[in-house]
Amino acid sequence: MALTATKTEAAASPLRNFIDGRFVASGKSTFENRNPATGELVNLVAEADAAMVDDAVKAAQRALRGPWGRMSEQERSAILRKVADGIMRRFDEFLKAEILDTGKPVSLASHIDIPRGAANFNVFADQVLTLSTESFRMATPDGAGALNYAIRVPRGVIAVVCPWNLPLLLMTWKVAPALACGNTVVVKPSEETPTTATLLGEIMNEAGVPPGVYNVVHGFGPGSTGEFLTQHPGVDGITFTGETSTGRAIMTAAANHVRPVSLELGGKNAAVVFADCNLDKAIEGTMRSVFANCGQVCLGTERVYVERTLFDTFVDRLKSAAANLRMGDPFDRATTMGPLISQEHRKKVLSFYDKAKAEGANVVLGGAVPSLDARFHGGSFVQPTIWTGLPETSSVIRDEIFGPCCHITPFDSEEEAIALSNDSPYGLATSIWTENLTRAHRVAAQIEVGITWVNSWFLRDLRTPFGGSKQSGIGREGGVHSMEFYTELRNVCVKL
Ligand SMILES: NC(=O)C1=CN([C@@H]2O[C@H](COP(=O)(O)OP(=O)(O)OC[C@H]3O[C@@H](n4cnc5c(N)ncnc54)[C@H](O)[C@@H]3O)[C@@H](O)[C@H]2O)C=CC1
Ligand SMILES: O=C(O)/C=C/C=C(\O)C(=O)O
Repeated sequence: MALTATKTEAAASPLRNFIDGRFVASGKSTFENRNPATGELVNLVAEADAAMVDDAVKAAQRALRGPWGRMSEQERSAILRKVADGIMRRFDEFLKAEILDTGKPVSLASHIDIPRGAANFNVFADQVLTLSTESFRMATPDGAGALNYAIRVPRGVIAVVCPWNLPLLLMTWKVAPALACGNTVVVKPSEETPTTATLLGEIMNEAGVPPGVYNVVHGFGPGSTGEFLTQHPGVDGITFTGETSTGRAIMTAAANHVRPVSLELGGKNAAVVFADCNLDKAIEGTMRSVFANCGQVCLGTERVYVERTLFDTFVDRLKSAAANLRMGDPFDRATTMGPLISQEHRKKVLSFYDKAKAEGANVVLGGAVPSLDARFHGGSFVQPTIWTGLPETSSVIRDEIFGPCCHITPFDSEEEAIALSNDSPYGLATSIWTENLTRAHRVAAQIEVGITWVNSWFLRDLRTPFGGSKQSGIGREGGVHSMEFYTELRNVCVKL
């Protein structure tokens, strides 16, 4: 597979919006999508203006009244399975597009991103067929009684606003259940990663998804496509994954027309490593949770708390493992860490690397830009980085960095480990490493997060509730919880 888009591919741009089953360019400007590994142009992207966003929302509204709105769950489920098959059939195209947009290593994208894109459709194609509602028989004064039963209806047009870290995975995580429930969607992919959402438009057409059911509009956030979409009065619900401050802006937009929101936001996740853990497994899991996707996973670990008796050994072992990460060509199967998403994000991460030094951190590993060969000089690589020795008030321990780095702090008791983990405005995920399962259950119940893993990380059963506590989000997605968000319950009371 090629490292860059070919000249022909880049010239085939601009990447178009997908509205009402057709690819449409915009009357407005285009913006550049660059390969984070090299800085080279991947494609130009047609930015949707307010009128195009309006077209997309209106197409989605019309589609609700068309064949899609009349289909049975079985018919929709069968179509979603074809979408999943379509992604798998064109696996290599999705893989290449995702790698060019994100710079993530082929080993990761081929193992996680693209298969999960397809799995999301299969899981919700199943889920919709087993969805139940409640019913209550009630007494009435005449003795005949009445029967209440609930029915589920689609919410309508769902705005799906996506981040750049797991573009296809996170977009389909929302689109699949929304469509399974009979909604239509307008997707706003991140401006950094526009390609796979667009390619999915082709799959939707091939699978027989009616025009207007799946729409994609490209652009930025404030003052651009994201804001036009989330402010649009024709949108009936908004689902978003991304930064907490953006979540606040989206909630405000949703309040304008009183629409429900599902928000999956930032994190500052802790790992808690007890001295009785299986050290090999704890190191392997912590390596993934800190460095996978170059640390750009909302579930990733940026704070590691290690029981003092194990502290020095753990720090040494993590350092040795991280020093072996191999940066470079994302298309090379031997590459284990890619670049950050952009130069702008690299500036942000490097500013934290500088802050850590200024605050007096012991830099165990990294802390700078790696020297790679000339092909990657335009890329956004940073070194995997480990710190110790900072107080808990330090900004690198408080703020979400979203880079390949962590701070390791020793603790002396279970109570202290729990208190340290919970001392954060965020509450997304944690991982606990111990061979004492009684302790694991006890600690898990006290950690204030939406998702706790014991002796694992990112082990995902797509039926389970997924989402954050505190400032890490509102609502849960996954399994029946997605179906709750993407449907409205209506009660019917029948007097017998
Ligand atoms: N999953 C997560 O928790 C993620 C967290 N981040 C964090 O967020 C930081 C910024 O990354 P961004 O991509 O800029 O995240 P972001 O939250 O600003 O953007 C995510 C999506 O929201 C859109 N958006 C931004 N402002 C909007 C608005 N006012 N109204 C409607 N849509 C809007 C963007 O265009 C993009 O599609 C990163 O440095 C990282 O720390 C980024 C990506 C994912
Ligand atoms: O749904 C998943 O398995 C993964 C979710 C990851 C994020 O939400 C993220 O990194 O933003």
